Amino acid sequence: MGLEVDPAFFQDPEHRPKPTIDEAGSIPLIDLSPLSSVNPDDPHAPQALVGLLGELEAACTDWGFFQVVNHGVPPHLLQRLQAEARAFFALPTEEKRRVSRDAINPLGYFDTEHTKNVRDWKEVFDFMVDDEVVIPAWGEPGDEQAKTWKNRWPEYSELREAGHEYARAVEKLAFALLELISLTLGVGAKRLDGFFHGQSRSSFIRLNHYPPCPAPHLALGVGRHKDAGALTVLAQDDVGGLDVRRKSDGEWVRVKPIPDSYIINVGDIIQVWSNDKYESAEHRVSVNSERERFSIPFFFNPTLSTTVEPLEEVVDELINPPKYEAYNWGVFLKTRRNSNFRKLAVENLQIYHFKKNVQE
Ligand SMILES: O=C(O)CCC(=O)C(=O)O
Ligand SMILES: [Fe+2]
Repeated sequence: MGLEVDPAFFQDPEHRPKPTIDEAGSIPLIDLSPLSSVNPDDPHAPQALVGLLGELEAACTDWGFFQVVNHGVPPHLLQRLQAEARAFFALPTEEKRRVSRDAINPLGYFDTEHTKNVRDWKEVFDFMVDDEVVIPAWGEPGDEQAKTWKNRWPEYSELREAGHEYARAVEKLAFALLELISLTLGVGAKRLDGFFHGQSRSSFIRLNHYPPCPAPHLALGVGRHKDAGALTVLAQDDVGGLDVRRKSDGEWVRVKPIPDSYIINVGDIIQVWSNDKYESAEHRVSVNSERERFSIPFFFNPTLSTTVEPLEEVVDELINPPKYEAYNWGVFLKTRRNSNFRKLAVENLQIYHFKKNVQE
């Protein structure tokens, strides 16, 4: 088994998934129903939400990952996008390649992504929340002019409408979570909202399709990685395969599919804003030989002009000095996206490249 699979998909032995991965002791489950009964603009809201905030703070500290139910995203919007995603990936490869990502515009279809230089067993379709996004010039040689990234939609389908409608609904949930997480950091609920509004918004949605894999012990659907943005709001189907690295002991645990739930994870940007109070957790996707799997992450990202740095209210020069240098999110994302396009001899840009040399 596995001989028919291109070795470009093979993980190094230490990164291959074990035949069975525990679902017990996995990520916390949080009920968001208090959100619908409390008006967040009410000055007494933080008190009414105190139980929920405690659960969120513990989940973000201990795991960087959790599942939510009673989240308020209308299920039919996700179901519609899931149906469109299935229909798209069922098209002949030549059709899908008509909307392929290329070196200039990283949006659309892609089936040769590498994570840490090993090929992922998946195909994806990416679109931004806005159909056109201006990417400012960075001023480096070869990058003197602004570019536009454009969503590429297949002509025949309702994917565009379903995608935008879903994006609006899931973004509301992302803002609600951002506001709650801000409260747990001891800053105002709206402290971070401004980073997500305005020109060049960069949140995007990825449709993931993991076909059955004849060598699930050698390959991964997505290799181990951390998400670079602020928050990820992920819908998975009932197949399962998302593995999260448990902070307490470094073991991989499988996230159990729960109907009508979302999986939320803190990305690198919240790690930096919180000055490492919350850490972006490593995760990966295992595949199986019997069933295909679909998932839809919403990557909630600030605008491209955002300077990311530890929040001044969180740091303290004496007891909690800033652990990161400021960096520009647009430059970071563009560098990442360009390098994702091809297999690299060197490692991708990571937040620890901005880590300051401070004593813990
Ligand atoms: O498919 C999944 O469950 C997770 C995918 C993922 O981690 C990603 O696309 O960044
Ligand atoms: Fe991820």
